[in-house]
Amino acid sequence: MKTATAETNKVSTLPLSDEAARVRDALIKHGLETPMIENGLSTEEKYQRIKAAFEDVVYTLGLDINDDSLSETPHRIAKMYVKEIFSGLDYSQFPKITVIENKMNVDEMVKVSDISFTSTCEHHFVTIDGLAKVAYLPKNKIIGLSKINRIVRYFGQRPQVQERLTQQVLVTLQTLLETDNVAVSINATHYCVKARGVMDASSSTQTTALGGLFKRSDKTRSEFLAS
Ligand SMILES: Nc1nc2c(ncn2[C@@H]2O[C@H](COP(=O)(O)OP(=O)(O)OP(=O)(O)O)[C@@H](O)[C@H]2O)c(=O)[nH]1
Ligand SMILES: [Zn+2]
Repeated sequence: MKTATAETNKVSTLPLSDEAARVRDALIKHGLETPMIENGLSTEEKYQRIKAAFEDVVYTLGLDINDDSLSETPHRIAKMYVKEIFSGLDYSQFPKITVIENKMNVDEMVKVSDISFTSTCEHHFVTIDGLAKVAYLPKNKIIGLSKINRIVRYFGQRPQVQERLTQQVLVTLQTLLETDNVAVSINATHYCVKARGVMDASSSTQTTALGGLFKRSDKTRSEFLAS
């Protein structure tokens, strides 16, 4: 069975950026932080504990851990949790943000649609598959477009409920852009609804978080929600 190397599990080596620290503080202030505890475990320790736990799951299900297809599954899951699908629990992984001064005085809506992302439902630890739409009315700052997609994906890389994910993206952009005038809408399929439980293959869930003028002005809200 594969054992961890310093290389495979190197995740939390970057110092926290100023943006990441400001976003974390804003989420805490708004009561929107993911419920996390500081357990003092290093990335390597997290990997080792998750791997050991999944060896137990494989054994408990009565599967043969020595089979060549299964033997590395605990390693794969531990690596996937720590480095991939839950890497957004680590603020050192917050994307590098490029914000520029709004010297061109853009004051019309900037809207990014069809941002594809996946996340993981925190109730069942199965996939959420969604599209996000994000808009803002520029004030003093303009953000690099791809950074909006990266922010959605960063918060997707956590155990989530869709409502919190939507709000986290809203407050993050409000913090970075220094304006309340931000809107976020997410449409997603939850595999805990589709592939188990109620087994509904066609329903999807829409959540919306509106700030500033997007909430107060019918016209601005309609322009955002229109397409
Ligand atoms: N509001 C909200 N609920 C979610 C989200 N993801 C999953 N859920 C729901 O969380 C609920 C958990 O309900 P429980 O009754 O504790 O769990 P369960 O017995 O597995 O429920 P079923 O899914 O109905 O089989 C379910 O209704 C899920 O559909 C989400 O992002 N937002
Ligand atoms: Zn679920």
